Amino acid sequence: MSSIKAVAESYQLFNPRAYLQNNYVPPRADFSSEDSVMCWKLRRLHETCAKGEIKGRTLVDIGSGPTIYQLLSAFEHFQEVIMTDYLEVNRQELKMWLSNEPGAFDWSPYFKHVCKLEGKGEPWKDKQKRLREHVSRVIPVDVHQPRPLGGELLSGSVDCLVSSFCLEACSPNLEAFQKALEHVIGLLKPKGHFLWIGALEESYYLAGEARLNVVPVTEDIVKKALHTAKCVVREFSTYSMTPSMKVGVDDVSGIFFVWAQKDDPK
Ligand SMILES: Nc1ncnc2c1ncn2[C@@H]1O[C@@H](CSCCNC[C@@H]2Cc3ccc([N+](=O)[O-])cc3CN2)[C@@H](O)[C@H]1O
Repeated sequence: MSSIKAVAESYQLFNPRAYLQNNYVPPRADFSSEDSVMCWKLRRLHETCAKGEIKGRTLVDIGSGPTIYQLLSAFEHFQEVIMTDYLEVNRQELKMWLSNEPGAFDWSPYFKHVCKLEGKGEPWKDKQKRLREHVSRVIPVDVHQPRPLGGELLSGSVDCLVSSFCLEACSPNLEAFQKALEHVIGLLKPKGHFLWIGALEESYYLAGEARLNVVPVTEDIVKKALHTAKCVVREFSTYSMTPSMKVGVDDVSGIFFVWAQKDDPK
């Protein structure tokens, strides 16, 4: 029975570069094919944020990993974006990109694709510059702590949370997964928004030398977890991995996308 401590130890071998190569270059990030899982994720985020309901002062990305794609639509509607990850190596990877250092991962195909989705003819470099200006902090997070960001932010002070592929990938079992979700939701204001992307029925994934265990979750488990965490689901959609998306780096069978709002106890 793996514990939270065992999960933390397994992450010491996590290699951000290998992880990026496994998931964020073709075929999983193939912008020439509308069926690619990345096109689906970016379209879901674009269409949900384009409705105009998700806006406010502070957006926090929980478990950013070494990636920024998850913010490309949502960040425009907030004054401040805070990125977070458990591992220093991932926070370093993010800071490299944010300060445009040589050797940082090239997210330009993602900016080009989202600018195309937005259809405003905006030069992608303008959007890239704006995202870099919006991200105020890259800080540690531990979703297994009742206050995942420590003292960095007051509980109940965040307008919107984004989280992609984090909770299921660092929880040893469903009880820890549920608690982690409730810790994260505790950061949100009442009626605050939660944009959540995750893996369905995944039990492991590879990131270089690291082989990380994942707690397999289904659509029903995710919906029940949100209800228990006192969130109202506004949108729930799923993507089934096509054979070309199964590249041997994990056993994920599908992806879920959720737009949820935290209940207002009043
Ligand atoms: N205690 C903790 N609190 C918060 N974050 C923590 C904690 N421990 C580790 N972390 C943090 O959580 C991690 C987040 S990356 C997790 C990756 N999830 C699995 C991977 C993702 C993926 C991506 C794309 C596609 N696709 O088809 O396109 C499929 C899949 C399925 N496999 C990592 O950043 C770690 O640093």
